[in-house]
Amino acid sequence: MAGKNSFRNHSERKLLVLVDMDQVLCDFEMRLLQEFQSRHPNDPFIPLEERRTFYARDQYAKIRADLADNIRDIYNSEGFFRDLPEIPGACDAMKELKEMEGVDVFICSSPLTSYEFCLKEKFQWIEEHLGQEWLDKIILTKDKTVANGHVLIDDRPNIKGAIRKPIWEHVVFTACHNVHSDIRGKRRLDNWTDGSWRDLILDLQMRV
Ligand SMILES: Cc1cn([C@H]2C[C@H](OP(=O)(O)O)[C@@H](CO)O2)c(=O)[nH]c1=O
Ligand SMILES: [Mg+2]
Repeated sequence: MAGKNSFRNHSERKLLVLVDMDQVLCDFEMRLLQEFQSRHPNDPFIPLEERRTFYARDQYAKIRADLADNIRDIYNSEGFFRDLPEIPGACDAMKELKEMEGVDVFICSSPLTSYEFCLKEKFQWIEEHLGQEWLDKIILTKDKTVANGHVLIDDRPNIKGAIRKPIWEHVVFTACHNVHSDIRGKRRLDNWTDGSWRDLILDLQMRV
C-alpha cells in the first residue's frame, strides 16, 4: 500500500502544463496576413501591430464585409495550418519542458469548426516540428475549460466554456492581438526566447 500511495503522491506533484498551439507554438497571424496580402494585393490590410480582436475576421469585418470572408477563406484552405511558421523558440522550449523532472506537458488546441484541413494539419504540424512522440500529447477540444492541468499557456485573453472557474491558471501568451487587452490580473508569458518561461515553470512547480 505504501508503494501505491507514494506513486499517487509522486504523480500529484507533477506540474501539468497545457500549451496552446496557434499564436503560442505557431504563427497563425503572420501567415494569415502574408497570405491575405498575396491573394488580395489591392485591398486594405491590418498590420500586425494594429490587430486588436482575437478573431482576425471580426476586425476585417469592420472595414468591409467581403474582407472578412476572404480572411476566412484563407484559414479554411488546404495547407494553411500545416505550413504555419513556428513562434521563435517554441519547439525547443517544448522539448525542454518535456524532459523536465516533475513536469508533464500537453498541447491543448481548439480545431476550427470547419475541420476539413485544420484537424489533420494540426497533427502534421506537430509531427513535423516536434516529432512523432508528441502525437500522444495532443488535447484537441472546443472547450478548454474542461481540460485538466495546473496551467494553460494561451494567447486568447478570455477563455470561456462549460466550467465557470477552470482548474488551471491561465497564463496569457503575448500576441499582436492581445498586447493591449485587459487581462484582469492574469500573468503573461511574452515569448519563448528570453528564458522567462523557465522562471514561470519553477514558480508554478513550487505551488503544486
Ligand atoms: C478563426 C481564428 C482561429 N484562430 C485559432 C485559434 C484556435 O487554435 P488554438 O486553440 O491552437 O489557438 C484555432 C481554431 O479556432 O484557430 C485564431 O487564432 N484566430 C482566428 O481568427
Ligand atoms: Mg491560440
